[in-house]
Amino acid sequence: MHFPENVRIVEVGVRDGLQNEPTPVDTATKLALIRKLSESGLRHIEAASFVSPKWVPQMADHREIMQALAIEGEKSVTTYSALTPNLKGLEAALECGVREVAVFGAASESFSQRNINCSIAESLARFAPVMERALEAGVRVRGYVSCVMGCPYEGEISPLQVAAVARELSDMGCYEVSLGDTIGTGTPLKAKRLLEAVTREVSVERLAAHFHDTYGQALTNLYTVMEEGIAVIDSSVAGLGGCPYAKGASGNVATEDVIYLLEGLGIDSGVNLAQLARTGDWISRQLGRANGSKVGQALMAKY
Ligand SMILES: CC(C)(COP(=O)([O-])OP(=O)([O-])OC[C@H]1O[C@@H](n2cnc3c(N)ncnc32)[C@H](O)[C@@H]1OP(=O)([O-])[O-])[C@@H](O)C(=O)NCCC(=O)NCCSC(=O)C[C@@](C)(O)CC(=O)[O-]
Repeated sequence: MHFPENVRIVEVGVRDGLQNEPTPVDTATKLALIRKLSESGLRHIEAASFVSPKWVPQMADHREIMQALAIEGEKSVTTYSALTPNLKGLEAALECGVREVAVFGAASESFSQRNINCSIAESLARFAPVMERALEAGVRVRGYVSCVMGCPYEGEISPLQVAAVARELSDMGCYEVSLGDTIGTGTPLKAKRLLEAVTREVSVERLAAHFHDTYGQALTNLYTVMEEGIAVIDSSVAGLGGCPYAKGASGNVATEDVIYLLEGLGIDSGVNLAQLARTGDWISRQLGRANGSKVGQALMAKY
């Protein structure tokens, strides 16, 4: 077994998590959460989404969030990134001083239509000028591919289709492509086959795993892909979230659960698990929802 020595966590709870909360979460609570996550040692936090507030009202305060974080400027040890689906979103994000953005595509035509109102080909054509403008402004761009192990509308998705979209994003200039198991239907065998196909097009060092835990398989799938060389994991504190365009999808794998797994494997992530567990407990209370992290629940029962 060959696991990576270090794993970088991309904390997506504030964006992927909160975008799906039924009740509005105020900007001050989001900023307090972001600070606590950063203090626990997380060094990459996806903090906002410059999408249409009509489509995703929970992300309507993207400007306030990113402006508040930009005040930290170059001194910040934490990267705060934001989703930008088009040039309009990117320009707004640049005005707020972002240093990193992400474009998000899908391996499923139906999901692409429901999520961003265009086909896969149209989305890639839209991302090209976003990429060009971002790189010109010295801003790094990450890419997402949704539905890599299943689609809520089409069911099975071919790993070859995922590989083709990942390759396009990578060739366009994304420094990293994150593979989203949007509805959490992946299993270890599917994850292995997925990576076999995708790594023929994009090297494993430039891939990240973004697994939702709807079917309780996310940790097992992460273990499998780490064996194949994946060293970047997207996760969500307290397992917050879901996707507004994937009915029934539960949150991302909980960051606390991932850190516990990594510690058990002797892999360094730089995150203080006890502090993170307190943050997961805090935000769950703020939202009046159950803590979606098993590790978080277990640790908080002891504290
Ligand atoms: C992409 C659009 C905007 C296209 O939406 P559209 O309707 O096709 O766009 P449009 O260009 O025709 O514009 C329509 C309206 O939206 C406005 N608009 C246009 N662009 C923006 C923008 N950037 N920011 C703010 N407003 C914008 C624009 O100004 C206009 O406003 P109106 O004239 O009607 O008042 C829309 O479909 C959208 O916002 N979708 C949101 C999708 C989303 O946020 N999904 C969740 C995130 S993806 C995800 O969770 C998956 C991931 C990444 O986590 C990985 C995984 O788990 O799989």
